[in-house]
Amino acid sequence: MTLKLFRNARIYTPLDKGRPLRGSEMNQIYSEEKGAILIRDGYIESIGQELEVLKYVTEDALEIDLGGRCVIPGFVDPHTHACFVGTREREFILRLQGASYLEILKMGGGILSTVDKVRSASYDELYTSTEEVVNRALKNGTTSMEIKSGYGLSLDHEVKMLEVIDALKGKPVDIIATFMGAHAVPREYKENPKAYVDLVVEEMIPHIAAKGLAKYCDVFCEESVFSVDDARRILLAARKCGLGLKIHADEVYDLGGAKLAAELKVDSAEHLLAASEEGLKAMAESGVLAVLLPATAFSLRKSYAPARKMIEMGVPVALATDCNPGSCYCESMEMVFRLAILGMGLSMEESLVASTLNAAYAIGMATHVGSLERGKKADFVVLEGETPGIMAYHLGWRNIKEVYKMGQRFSSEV
Ligand SMILES: N=CN[C@@H](CCC(=O)O)C(=O)O
Ligand SMILES: [Zn+2]
Repeated sequence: MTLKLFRNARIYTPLDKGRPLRGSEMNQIYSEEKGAILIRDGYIESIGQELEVLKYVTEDALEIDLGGRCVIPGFVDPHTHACFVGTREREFILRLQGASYLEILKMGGGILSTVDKVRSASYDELYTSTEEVVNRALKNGTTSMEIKSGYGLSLDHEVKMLEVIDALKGKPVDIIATFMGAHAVPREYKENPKAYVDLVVEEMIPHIAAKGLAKYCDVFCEESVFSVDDARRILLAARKCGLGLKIHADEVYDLGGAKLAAELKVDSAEHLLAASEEGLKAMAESGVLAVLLPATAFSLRKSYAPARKMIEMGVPVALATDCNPGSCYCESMEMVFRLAILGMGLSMEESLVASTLNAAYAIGMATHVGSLERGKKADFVVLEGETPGIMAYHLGWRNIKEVYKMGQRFSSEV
């Protein structure tokens, strides 16, 4: 049994209401100028004003003085494609020269070039490469994350990806796996994409759900990738097999992905850069969470998703990196937090809620993580500053001083 007392901390955390925060609730966070956190066996036993917390210390505890630094919940990154090998730096240069993301995919590059690399990688190679990405995320303050498959695009290679993701769970980052066989149509089905949808629906989803290899199913609903009808079919099949639902919706074109998300009451809809007002209204009405990916918009040099409008409409908003080797090579939730403020116009409080508690709701983890409250995991980040605002204010700098997972320190100044 270990008892740890962190003293002299400036605490900033959302408070959990048992559901994602929305509207003006996203602006309300708890803060304590001279706070403390008492941790027993990795879980928070007491948190709040130091003098109050000290009353609960009735036995020997290891004391750590945080020197007045700011403490926030560990970041939760609810949308990543972190299981991959190789980068696509050349493709990035092509995009700078004017080629579009979807054109590159249509020509057999983009996602499909990572598919080639993942298919020819052994399990061990894929494991090592994914572990490196996860460790970089941890160094950058992410203590829980989601990882999608979707670079295998055949039953065997999708299973290989999901087994790698499974093997990395809890080492020490908490990981949620999402099956994304419908990430792109593989080359061998180029002439018959419907047959690939059949394969996803009839073979892949039942197999992966039966093996317990994924909690969610996701689909890239986009012009020249998967249509709204394909996406509906895939997601309904996944729901039938007990999987939660996610959708890459209206990233480049407004196909009606947001509307489909509302119709199916999915667990979250992602991207939404081009979503229509009508689609967003439908999402607000059905309470669908939006997972916004500002580092992707930044990296693709596109306009950000209309986050302010969404919050005003009552759509609960979460943030994620979208970490992948194509549209957004970024493991840093600090960067995402910063872009949400400086690019999308969120307040410091909204950005914190979106990157911790609402992000935890997006992947069904909020009972354990996402806020610093009694009974939750002691996953937190110590910042080199007095408020979370330091991460948007001090540019080009990692303001993350220390990262704690279940009360244990995993990374110091690097
Ligand atoms: N848009 C589709 N999928 C990823 C990109 C994956 C890739 O380019 O490798 C995304 O969410 O941005
Ligand atoms: Zn994505």
